[in-house]
Amino acid sequence: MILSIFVTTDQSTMGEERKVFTLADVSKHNSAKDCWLVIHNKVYDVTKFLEDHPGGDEVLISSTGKDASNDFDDIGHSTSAYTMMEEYYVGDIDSSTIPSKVDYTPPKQPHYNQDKTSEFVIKILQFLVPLFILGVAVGIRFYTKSTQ
Ligand code: HEM
Repeated sequence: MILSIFVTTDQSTMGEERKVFTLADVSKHNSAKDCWLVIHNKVYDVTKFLEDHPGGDEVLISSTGKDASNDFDDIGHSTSAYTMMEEYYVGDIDSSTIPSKVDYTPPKQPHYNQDKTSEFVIKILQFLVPLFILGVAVGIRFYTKSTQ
C-alpha cells in the first residue's frame, strides 16, 4: 500500500517528464519524410508541417541537424508561429551535445602608450620651433641692417 502511494506520487511528477534527445538523435530526422528541428533547446517534429510552412519545406529541411534557433529568430516569426510550434513539440535537446559557438575574438591591438606627455612636448615644439626660426631670422635681419 505504502509502495503504491509512492509510485502514484512518483508518476504524478513523471507525468511531466520530458524526453531529452541528443543532437545526434535529432540529426537522424533530416528528410522530407522525417524532419525534426532544434529551436530554443526544444525539439520539434515538423514532418507534418513541411507542406504547410509559409516559408517552404526546404528551409526547414536545411535547418535540421543543428541548433536552428538563429535561423528561426532571423525570420522574425510571429506569435502565431510560436503557438503553432507547440503542436510539433516532441522533447528537449541535451544542450551539452550542441557544439558551442566559437566567439569571434578580435586580434590583439598593439599596446598604445597612454602617456600623453610626449604628445604634449611635440605640440609645444611645433609651436616654438617656427617661432625660434622667425626670431633668428628677424635677429639676423636686424643685425645685418645695423652693421651696414
Ligand atoms: C516549428 C518551427 C516553425 C514554425 C511553426 C514556423 C512557422 C512559420 C509561420 C507561421 C510563418 C508565416 C509568418 C509568421 O507568421 O511568422 C513562417 C514563415 C517563414 N518561416 Fe517558419 N516556422 C518554423 C521554423 C522555421 C525555420 C527553422 C526556418 C528557417 C530559416 C523558417 C523560415 C521561414 C521563412 C523563410 C518564412 C517566410 C517569411 C516571409 O516570407 O516573410 N521557419 N514560418
